[in-house]
Amino acid sequence: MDPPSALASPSYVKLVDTYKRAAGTAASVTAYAVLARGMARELLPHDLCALVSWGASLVRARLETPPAERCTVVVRRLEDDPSNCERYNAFYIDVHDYLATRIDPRSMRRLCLSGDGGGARKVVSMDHGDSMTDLFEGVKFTWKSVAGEGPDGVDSFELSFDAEHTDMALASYVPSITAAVEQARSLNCALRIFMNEGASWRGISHHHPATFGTLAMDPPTKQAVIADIDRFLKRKEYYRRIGKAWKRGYLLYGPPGTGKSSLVAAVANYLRFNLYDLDLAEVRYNSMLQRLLIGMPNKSILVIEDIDCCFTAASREDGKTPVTAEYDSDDCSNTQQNITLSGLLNFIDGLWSTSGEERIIIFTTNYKDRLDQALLRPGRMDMHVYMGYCGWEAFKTLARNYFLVDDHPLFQEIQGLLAQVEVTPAQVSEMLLRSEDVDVALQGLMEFLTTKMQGEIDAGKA
Ligand SMILES: Nc1ncnc2c1ncn2[C@@H]1O[C@H](COP(=O)(O)OP(=O)(O)OP(=O)(O)O)[C@@H](O)[C@H]1O
Repeated sequence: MDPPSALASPSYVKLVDTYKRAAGTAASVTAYAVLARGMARELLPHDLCALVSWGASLVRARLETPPAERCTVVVRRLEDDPSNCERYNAFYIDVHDYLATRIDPRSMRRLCLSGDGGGARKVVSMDHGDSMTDLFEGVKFTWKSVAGEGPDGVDSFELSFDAEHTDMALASYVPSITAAVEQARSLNCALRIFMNEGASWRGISHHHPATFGTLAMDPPTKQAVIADIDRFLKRKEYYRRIGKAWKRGYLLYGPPGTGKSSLVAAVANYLRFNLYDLDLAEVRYNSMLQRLLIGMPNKSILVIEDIDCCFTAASREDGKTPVTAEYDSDDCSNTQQNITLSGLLNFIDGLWSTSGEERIIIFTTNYKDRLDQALLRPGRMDMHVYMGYCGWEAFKTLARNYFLVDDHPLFQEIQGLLAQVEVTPAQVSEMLLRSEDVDVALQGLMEFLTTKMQGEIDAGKA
């Protein structure tokens, strides 16, 4: 509500401002009247009249709009021991960690500083009695840190907001806190790779440096994989609605050394999910397989490499019959097993699907044409990703990774050779690793490609 225009002259501006503030916040008409009397001395009579009626309308508006009702949610600390399920409130810790990421230290009178034991990471938080405001989807949420009273008092955080936002607070804001904290925690903790040992998993740290940035592959395929993963992550509600388990399967296929294992590592690093590398040669019975799969947590990746080598000829043919037989081929080592592909697939699609969520399954193979039809059936593996020979774009990624160069006088010649010769990214990487000098390394690669091309021409002639 603007003041009358006559009061906009510079000599009145300050008065009007004071008046506006007082009238806008006055709790009673009396306060307004006292103020008006004081101001009467300063104004011309007709301006005073205008000011008084404007002020009255401000007070009226104020009195007619009651302050929004507030709602308060209390998050108590309870016990520190997570094993005490009934008394441990994990959400209190979530709130503590979340607020540490939202706090503006300059706006606080007092701050608490704590370390994680290792000394490297310090957490800043509110002291008891202090409060801070967090903005979520345009709504203000106020947090207050409250000390427990007495020797057995329980510390708490109090969350207050306009009552009209209660649904949003409980259905969106509170879950967003847990999600944000979980994501931050997963970024801070080292990834692990688990391998099967009998019917249980043994884990070690996983520090594979591959990322989508370092992966040399056809750019549209890379983008398609990233987009697919991003879409999958966002679709929890969608999967629930259509009644499908929240899992996604990828089949990576292509010649050896084209980066299938590197892509698996890049996916794990991108998602910050632990890897469960299942060696089926170590799994004797379906029951053992089931125990292993059930032992996998949410937000994890199941990997089965060289899936074409994992099943006996007989079990691959009918997809069902459990057999104990030796299977030998040029590319796979002998395996002796009693589990079937259908046992694996049925379990992944059946019980396993309902016992967890947000899981990725990746099968790799060098020979897609040798795979059982049961595995290739539409809907079985959601995305088939071809990892091919090193093309020009993939080479540029490798050159950037190894030498931080985007251009070089030998690039044009190398581009021409790559169009004619089939080399894997692993072979190119190997050549680039041979020297720290970019000129020497690229010259070596060129000679390697030329020799290979000549060899292929000679072989064609023979
Ligand atoms: N696409 C790629 N991008 C970057 N580096 C790659 C790529 N492909 C291979 N390499 C390099 O070659 C090494 C071996 O590749 P990797 O094990 O990922 O290939 P693979 O396709 O899984 O091979 P295999 O089928 O024999 O298991 C990697 O550690 C990496 O250094």
